[in-house]
Amino acid sequence: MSKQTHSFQAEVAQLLHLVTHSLYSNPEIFLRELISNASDACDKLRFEALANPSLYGDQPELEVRITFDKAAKTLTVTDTGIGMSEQEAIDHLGTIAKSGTKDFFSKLSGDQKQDAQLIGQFGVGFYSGFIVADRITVESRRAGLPANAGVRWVSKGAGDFEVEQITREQRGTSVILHLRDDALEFADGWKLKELIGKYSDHIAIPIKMEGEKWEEGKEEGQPGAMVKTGEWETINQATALWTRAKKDVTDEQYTGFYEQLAHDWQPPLAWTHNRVEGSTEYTQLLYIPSHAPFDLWDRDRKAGIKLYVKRVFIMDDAEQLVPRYLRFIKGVVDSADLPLNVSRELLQESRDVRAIREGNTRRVLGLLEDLAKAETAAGADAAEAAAVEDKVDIGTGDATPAPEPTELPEGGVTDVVDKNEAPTAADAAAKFAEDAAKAPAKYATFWREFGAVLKEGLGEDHANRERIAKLLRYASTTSDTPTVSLADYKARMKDGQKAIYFITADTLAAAKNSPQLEVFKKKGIEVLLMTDRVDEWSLSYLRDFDGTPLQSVAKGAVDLGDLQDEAEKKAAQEAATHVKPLLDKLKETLKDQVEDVRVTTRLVDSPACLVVKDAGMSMQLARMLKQAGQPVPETKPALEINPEHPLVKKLDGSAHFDDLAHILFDQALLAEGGLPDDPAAYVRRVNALLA
Ligand SMILES: Nc1ncnc2c1ncn2[C@@H]1O[C@H](COP(=O)(O)OP(=O)(O)OP(=O)(O)O)[C@@H](O)[C@H]1O
Repeated sequence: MSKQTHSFQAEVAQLLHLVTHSLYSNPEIFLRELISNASDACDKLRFEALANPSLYGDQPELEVRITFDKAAKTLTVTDTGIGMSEQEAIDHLGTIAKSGTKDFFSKLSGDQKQDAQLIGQFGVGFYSGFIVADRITVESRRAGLPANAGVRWVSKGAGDFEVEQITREQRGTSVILHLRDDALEFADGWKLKELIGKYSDHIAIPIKMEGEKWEEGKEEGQPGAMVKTGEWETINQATALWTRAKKDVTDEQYTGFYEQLAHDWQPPLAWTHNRVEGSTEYTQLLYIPSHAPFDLWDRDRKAGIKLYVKRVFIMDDAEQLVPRYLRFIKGVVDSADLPLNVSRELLQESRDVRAIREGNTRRVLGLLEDLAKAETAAGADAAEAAAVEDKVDIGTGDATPAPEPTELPEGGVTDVVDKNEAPTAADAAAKFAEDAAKAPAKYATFWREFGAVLKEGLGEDHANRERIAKLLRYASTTSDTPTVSLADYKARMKDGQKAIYFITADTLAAAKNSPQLEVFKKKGIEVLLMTDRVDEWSLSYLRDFDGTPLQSVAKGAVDLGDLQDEAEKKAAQEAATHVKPLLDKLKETLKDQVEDVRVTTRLVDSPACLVVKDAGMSMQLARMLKQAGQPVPETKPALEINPEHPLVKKLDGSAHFDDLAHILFDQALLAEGGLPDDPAAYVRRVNALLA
C-alpha cells in the first residue's frame, strides 16, 4: 500500500509544539519514556499471551535493545512487545486517549515556562522523542499478524505524519530517532548506559546494548576507536524493583521508578514498600506524589495503582486497590494469590482484593501519620522521637485482623516482609527521625495538594474515620494557614469550653470576617475556618473528635455554656423581653425571608446575622448545591439581631422601618457570602436612606 499522510489531533500538534519549544531543560527524559513504552508493550504481550500463547510465535524473549549509529545520527529503541497494527499506529501515535485531555489543553496559557511545568504533569510519553530528534520513524508489527502486515510511521513532529505498510520479520516495535545536531551526545554508549542506570534500572525486562571495545588504529598514527563486539549485554538489573530487598534499592532508584510509573517529573513526597504475608500475600510499593495531578477532581479519574500477579502485569489503574479518597496514590501491588486471568469484574468481588485495599489504606494512613509527626517534631532529636513513637499505635485499630505470620523465605526481600503490617517502634522511630530531619514541610505539602481529597474519607471510610480525623488540618482564628489539627485545637480549648467550633465559608476572608465569629473573638475562643467545598459534607460524618463535639458557629443557638458568665446571660434574657415588640414587627415584615427573628449574644460589632437550624444545611452549602444544579430543600434561616447595635436601636419607631428591616436582612446575607434575591431593590433602599 502506498504512503498515506495523516494530520495529528489538534492536542497532539499543540503538545509537539510545546515539546520542541519548551522542554529543553531536561532532554534526557526521552529515553526513560521510550524504554517505559517498550516495557509496557512487553507487559501487554505477556498478558495477552496468557490467553493466547501462540502470540509469542518462535520468539519467546521479551527484551528491549538500544542501538545507535553515530555516522547516521540515529538512536533506536527496539522491543519485542505487543507491537502495533497500522490502524493502532495511526490511533496511538496520532491522538491522545487520556481522559480530560481537551480540558487540560485549554488550561495552557502560552507562557512557555508555565506550560512546560504543566506539561510535565500531563506526561509527554512517546512525543518526548521530539526533544532530541527532528524526525522519528516507528516500525512495528503487531504480535499475531504476518510479516507483511508491518507498519512504518514517520513524522517530523509538525502537523502531520506518514504511514505505510512494510514487511517486518520481527514482531514488536522499533522507534528510530533521527537526532538533531545538538543532541548527538545521545549517540554514545557510555552516555546511554549512564541514562539507563539512572532512569530505567528497575525495568523488569532486560535492556540490552551491543558490547563495545577499544581497538587501536590498524596502522601507525591512525587513531583508535570503540568498535562493536557483536555481543549483547544486559545493562539494567532486570528484576522488578518492588521484588528487591529494601536495602538494595536506593532513594534515587525508588524515585526513578516513581517518575516512570507516574509519568511525573517531580520526585514523590514519600513511599512505603512492604511485603505482606499471611492469609493474603502481596507486595505493595505505594507513593504519595508531591503535587496534585491536573485531573484530581475528575470524578471518573482512575486510581494510579498497577496490579501485577506474580510479576505478570495485569492492569493499570486498578481502582479497587485503594479507596476513592486515596485516588492520588501511585504504585504497584503484586499479588501472590489472585488468578492471572483476573478481570476488573472479578476484582470487585474478590476477598483478597478487599484485604489488599484495607492493607493499602492502613499503610498510606500510617505513612501520612509519620509525615505529620515528623512535621510537628521537626528538629527534635532521634531519641526524643523514638520515645514519642513508642507510644503511638500505628497500623492498629484495623477493620481486618492482621495476617498470620509465616516462615520467611531465605534472603531476597526479607527486610520488606511485613508480617502484621505494624512496623516495629524502632523502625518507625528511625524513619520518623529521618523524615523529620529531611523534609519538615512534607506534611504541609501533602495537605496543600491532597488534603481536600483526604477529607472525603470521613464520609467514605467508616473504619478509619478516627485515624483520618487526626490527620485533618484547618486554618483557624489563630492561623491563616491550614496547620491546626483537631488535637492542637483541643489542647488550646478554654476552661469550660465544651465544643470544637468551626465555620464554613467560600473564602478565608469571608470566614474570618463573619459576624458569627464576633463573640468568639471577643472571648478569645479559637474557631476553625473551613473553606473547602467538601468541608461541610465531610464534617457531617464527624460529629465529635476524641469525645468533644464539633459545632458550627453558623448553626443553631450559640451556647457558650460556662464561657458565658451569669451577668451576660441575664442581660441577654432581659434584652429579649425588652425588644419583643420589635422582634414581632421584624418577623411580620420579613416573613417571606426568615423563619424566626431573635436576639443573640453572638454579635458584638454587627447588627444582625443569619443562622440555620442545627441539623440544617448551611447557607453556603445550599448555594453551592444550587450552583451545581442539585435540588436543595427550601429552608429559611433565622435572623438574629444584636439589640445593642445603634442600627437596631434606630429601627424602633423609625419612619423607614420597612426599608431598614430589609436592609438588615440583605446585609446579613451579604456578610455571610450570599446575594440578595433582588439586588436592585437593595441598592434602591440604601440609596433612599443615604439621600
Ligand atoms: N513501543 C511501543 N509498542 C507498542 N505500542 C506503543 C509503543 N510506544 C507507544 N505505543 C502506543 O502508543 C500509545 C501512546 O504512547 P504515549 O507514550 O504517548 O502515551 P502512553 O504511554 O499511553 O501515556 P503516558 O506515557 O502519558 O502514560 C501507547 O499507549 C501505546 O498504545
